[in-house]
Amino acid sequence: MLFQVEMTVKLPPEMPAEQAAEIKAREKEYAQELQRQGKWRHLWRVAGSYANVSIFDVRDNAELQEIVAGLPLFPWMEIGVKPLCRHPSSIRDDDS
Ligand SMILES: O=C(O)C[C@H]1C=CC(=O)O1
Repeated sequence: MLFQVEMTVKLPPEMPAEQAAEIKAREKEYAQELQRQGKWRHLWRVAGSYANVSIFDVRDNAELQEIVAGLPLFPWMEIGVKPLCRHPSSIRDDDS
């Protein structure tokens, strides 16, 4: 199942820089492993903001929830999820 997920990161300004850097490093490792597994299919920065638009390809809603809740930045994110399905006019056959 494909989902569009929008994540906006809102770290508190008072968070020490070292703590923020450590969380971001763990987030990067987590995100890159999920990309290697093919579950995090697209990861795009929203220009001009600390936010991304991502496409996830997961088994079901429960797997998406598990992945998103496991994001090291999850406690400091606003997240929006939209389920996707194939567009009848799409010419691509690999966007199941
Ligand atoms: O930077 C972000 O958009 C937040 C998050 C998503 C992937 C990652 O490495 O960090």
